[in-house]
Amino acid sequence: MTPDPRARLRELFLQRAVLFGDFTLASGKKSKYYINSKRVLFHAEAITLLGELLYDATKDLPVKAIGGLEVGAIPMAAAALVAYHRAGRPLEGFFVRKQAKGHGSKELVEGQVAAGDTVVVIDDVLTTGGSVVQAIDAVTAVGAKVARVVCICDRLQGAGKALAAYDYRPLFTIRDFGIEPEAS
Ligand SMILES: O=P(O)(O)OC[C@H]1O[C@H](OP(=O)(O)OP(=O)(O)O)[C@H](O)[C@@H]1O
Ligand SMILES: O=C(O)c1cc(=O)[nH]c(=O)[nH]1
Repeated sequence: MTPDPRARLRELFLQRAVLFGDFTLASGKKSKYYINSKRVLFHAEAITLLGELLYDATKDLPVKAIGGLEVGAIPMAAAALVAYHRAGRPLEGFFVRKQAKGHGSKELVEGQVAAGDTVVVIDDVLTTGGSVVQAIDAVTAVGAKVARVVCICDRLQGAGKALAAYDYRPLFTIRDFGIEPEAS
């Protein structure tokens, strides 16, 4: 067991994922920094630590399923599923497609989420919160109840306000990576 999983995960983000340059974000905003979480989500130690942290951040809830918008939420949900299983607790995983497929069963929400289920919605990096709200809307439309929203890093550019109605818990904010937030 890693003595301080959060501290070690922070170190891995700093080593692998925090980039500086000129970037365009999902919202269309421009930024001088970018957290490429995929460089951490596909790292064996990091994804294991993240699973433990997601378990700790949600274990108090009667959670039935965990997931969020593709792509970032997919490995995150898988990590949480492994951590829950190791802890002897059942959990379903799901992900929300940005667009439903035009073939197959044409689901927007993939996985097992049903009306009345208590779910946790996750995402990797939040800027405006628009993407996570898209995932919340999709599972709410199925009839699930969103008990908590957890992200890895909040860039502090509006997501907190967009999620004011939810129990929202970022594992880190951009300041934990030594960066002052840009204007929202
Ligand atoms: O809070 P917002 O302003 O909505 O921005 C954050 C979103 O942007 C990124 O996803 P991106 O669209 O780059 O997709 P990907 O996960 O498919 O790479 C990130 O994974 C969040 O989902
Ligand atoms: O807003 C985004 O699109 C965004 C910002 C960021 O730092 N990292 C990321 O994956 N997406």
